[in-house]
Amino acid sequence: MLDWGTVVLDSVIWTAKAYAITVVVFVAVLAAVVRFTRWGRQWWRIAASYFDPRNGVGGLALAALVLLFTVFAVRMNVLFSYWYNDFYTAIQNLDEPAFWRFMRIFAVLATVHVLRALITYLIGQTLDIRWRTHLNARLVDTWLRTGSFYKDRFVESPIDNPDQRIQVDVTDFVTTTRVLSMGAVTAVLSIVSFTGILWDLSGPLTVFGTEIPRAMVFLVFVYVLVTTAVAFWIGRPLIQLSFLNEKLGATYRYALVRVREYGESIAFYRGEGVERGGLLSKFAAVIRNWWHIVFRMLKFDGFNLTVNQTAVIFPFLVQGPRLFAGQITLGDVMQTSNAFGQVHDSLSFFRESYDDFAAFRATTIRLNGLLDTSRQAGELPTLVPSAQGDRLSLSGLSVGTPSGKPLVTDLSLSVTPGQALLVRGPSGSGKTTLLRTIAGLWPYARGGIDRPAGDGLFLSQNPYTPLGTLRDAVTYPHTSVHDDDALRQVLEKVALGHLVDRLDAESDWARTLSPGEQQRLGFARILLSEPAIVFLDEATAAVDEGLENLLYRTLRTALPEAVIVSVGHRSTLDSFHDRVLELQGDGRWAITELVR
Ligand SMILES: Nc1ncnc2c1ncn2[C@@H]1O[C@H](COP(=O)(O)OP(=O)(O)OP(=O)(O)O)[C@@H](O)[C@H]1O
Repeated sequence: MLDWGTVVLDSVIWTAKAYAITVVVFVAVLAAVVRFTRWGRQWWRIAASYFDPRNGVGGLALAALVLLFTVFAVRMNVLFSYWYNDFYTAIQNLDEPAFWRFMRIFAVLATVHVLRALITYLIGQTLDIRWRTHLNARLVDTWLRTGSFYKDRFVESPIDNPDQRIQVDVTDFVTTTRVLSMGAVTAVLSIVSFTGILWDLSGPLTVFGTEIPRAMVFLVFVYVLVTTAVAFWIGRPLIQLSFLNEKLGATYRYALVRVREYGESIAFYRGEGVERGGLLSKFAAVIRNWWHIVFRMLKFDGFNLTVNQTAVIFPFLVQGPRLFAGQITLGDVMQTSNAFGQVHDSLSFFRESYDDFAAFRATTIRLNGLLDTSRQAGELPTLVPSAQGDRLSLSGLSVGTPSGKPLVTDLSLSVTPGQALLVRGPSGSGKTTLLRTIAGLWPYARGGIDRPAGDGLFLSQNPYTPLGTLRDAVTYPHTSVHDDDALRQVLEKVALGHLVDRLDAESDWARTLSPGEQQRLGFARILLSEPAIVFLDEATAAVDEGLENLLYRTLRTALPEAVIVSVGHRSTLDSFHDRVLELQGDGRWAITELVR
């Protein structure tokens, strides 16, 4: 029985004690899971950084608060359960003053309950949002800093869809960690608290001539443990199915994105038919897997629903005879039903969370994959060019493909400020790869590279145009503010005068501008950022020879001291360069002086 006169103080003491024990047990279980299970280790690898006190105690403090409110919620449930007993007993006794007293008590309980629920929600969301922000920043940073965003193609098993892992999985990881862990805490605390209540309420039961003391308690445990074991067995394949579901869905989405990105090329090829076939077959794979999930869920949910329905009448069946024999009150029966429900639901938590847990494991595996790839990409040997002097010097440089085919062997040369080198050779001979190596992006190279100190700028045939305004596109990758006059002047110089009034227009410029205009935009970028070395990889292939002439001349006039390395096939380029490096295949090369 509960003394409603001292309930506040009793509840504070109860919550404090339960909280202390919960914290100790929670930390111990967490440590054991992390130490002894594979998924625990994978989880910790992702989760640990947010709770590291060196990154601030905010994470730990929020988690401690969430845990406190979880414990308090169980206390509230216990109070409601006693209220049920006393309230129904008052009704059975036709005790009107007691009836009204318990109505008043209920009003207080309900108010506290509502406030507790709202505060719990707020704290839970605050934890989620802060953790998510931290994790997102960490993954984006790792992905970019290790160079994984472009080097992942070189690692042993490249991952699919890193974008989805960062955007969707981070949110799922954070929310599911909180919901599942606090669900487990609630379940265990409720099992302990309500088993005590059931123990006091239950009597012996005779089954097949044997008397079972405290039957209610044993029956609920046997019932739920057996059903949980069966549910785990039925639900097991869901882990793999849910992993596949995410993977296939992301692959389908990526295929759709590609059609959008390359829409014009596909339309020129009249490739709709092929694309449609490809898209539908990817979607069919999603649906096939989804049917597997549906049939598995039918078994899983069918079993869970049956188990839950049976549990509704279970306590009445057992306690009914004792009520009619006058051994217990109506309040006792109602509290039994309530406590049985609590123990049953809590024990069932582990069974019913199985599919959430399955999805959670898949999320954890995917995020670990992202970290693994980033680590492997970061560990790839990269020839880091030293950027000290004023010239580009290559000494004994050898470059190959990932499969070991030589592209350039033992190349030594020097390009001094104001000089320009033209790289030529058949398609696939390694021209772009040589530029990649000099930029420090290619892992399969050895030798020495010295490049001029200061910025370098690389322009490919399709210069990258970021999302945003034209101003962002011209100044990329520098966000420093240039005044409008300077921007207008460089646009005029590269024959983009018709765009000067649209500097602040937001557009997908990569689609709006023609390839030739995008190449000129690239030159505008060079003029603004004034790099010490410029790499031009067929950077004028989409403009006519007259414009090419204009762009190279403007570049030379504006940056007379810059080192220029170009790749290109046109003979008209010769007049802007001092030497030609000819890549002849199988690593062979030759250097010829040009007469300007
Ligand atoms: N990420 C990669 N993985 C494996 N092989 C690659 C990769 N990138 C380039 N290669 C190979 O390296 C070789 C050189 O490629 P590269 O792009 O440097 O040639 P290129 O001379 O610039 O050709 P093009 O004139 O056609 O642009 C090619 O055989 C290409 O298939």
